[in-house]
Amino acid sequence: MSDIYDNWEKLVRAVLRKEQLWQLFHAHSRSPSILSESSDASSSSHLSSPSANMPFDFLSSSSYSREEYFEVPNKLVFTAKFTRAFGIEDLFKASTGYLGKGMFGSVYKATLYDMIVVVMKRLKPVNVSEVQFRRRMEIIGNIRDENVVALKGYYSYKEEKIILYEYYCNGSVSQLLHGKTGENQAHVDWPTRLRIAIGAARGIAHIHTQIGGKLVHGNIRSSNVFINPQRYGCISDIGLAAVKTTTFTPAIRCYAPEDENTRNVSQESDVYSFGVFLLELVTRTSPIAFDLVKWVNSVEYKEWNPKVVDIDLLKNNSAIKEQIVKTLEVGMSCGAKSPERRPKMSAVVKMIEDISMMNTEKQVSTGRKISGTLQ
Ligand SMILES: Nc1ncnc2c1ncn2[C@@H]1O[C@H](COP(=O)(O)OP(=O)(O)OP(=O)(O)O)[C@@H](O)[C@H]1O
Repeated sequence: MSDIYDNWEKLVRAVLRKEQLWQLFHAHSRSPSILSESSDASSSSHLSSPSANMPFDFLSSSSYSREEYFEVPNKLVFTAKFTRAFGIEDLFKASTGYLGKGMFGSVYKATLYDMIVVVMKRLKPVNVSEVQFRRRMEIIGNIRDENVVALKGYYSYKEEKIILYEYYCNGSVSQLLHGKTGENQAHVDWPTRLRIAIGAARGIAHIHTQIGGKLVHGNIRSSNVFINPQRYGCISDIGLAAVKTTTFTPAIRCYAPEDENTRNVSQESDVYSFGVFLLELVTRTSPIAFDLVKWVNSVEYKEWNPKVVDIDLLKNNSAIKEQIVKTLEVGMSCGAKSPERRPKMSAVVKMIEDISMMNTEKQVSTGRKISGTLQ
């Protein structure tokens, strides 16, 4: 009898906990990451992984004991506007799917209680002190902008650093542009690309206003741009370049020439990388192992030149040609060799918004709050 009672009590506790979590997240989170995406996720092409739906075994790849992970208080910190709705134990029990590995660490999608979805980035060892790391996370965590992927929280204990981000079920712009080839390649029309560019530019410009106008992104590339629910670009991975010195990967040609050996990132170098991103959007050519600035510079890009424009865009009506030419021009001005000659990010936003207002059959609205769907 007491067994039945115990089981019943456990069940009630579990249901209450689930209900509590649902309410907490529903009340405090903004779309798109949590709650609703667990169902989308199953249909998302970039999420297949042999490790999907299994809790990730942190302990087996760490030098810390279970007690160390769970018993020291305040290691899992939620950022300003994000409610503390789960603990580190819940996170460790969550089912995880491996999303990929970047310069700063490995990334997993974690699903807690079948309804809360977050992205966990497990960082490689950082090069800053604990205090500096926490301060940096607080700064990034305080950024709230529809064009910036929100940092929800972080876990920090000695060498172990895990960052929690909003989850974007449609994958990155890099995956959208280059994920599939041939007949399976995604059709990405011009208004969509312009919205991605406008959103990413706004996000970076916003980042550049933080900490007295000194915050730098440091790693702008299409794999760090996602698409928000309004279908605008949304920038991720802010400020990680400041906590982790990476060996520069010369194979990726999206960093400013002055950064090549030092990775001394600056707002000017962010502008350069954004310029490369614009060129990538127009040409649909990846900057991995290919210098887009050099290539576009080698052709007559100030006139309509189908040689450098993605074939998918050539199918469009002729009215967008001028917008495409102007976008290439903005990309090239951002890609100026000398940092002083590059425009400020706020000016770049204005330039792209002006382009989107040019008279075409399909104008892209530039309102800050856009509720419509893809045109
Ligand atoms: N917030 C997110 N939502 C959905 N997928 C994500 C999110 N953040 C990262 N990913 C995915 O996880 C994988 C690894 O991302 P990560 O940012 O570590 O690497 P990267 O962008 O390829 O390289 P880099 O280290 O230069 O940023 C990528 O496939 C990326 O699309």
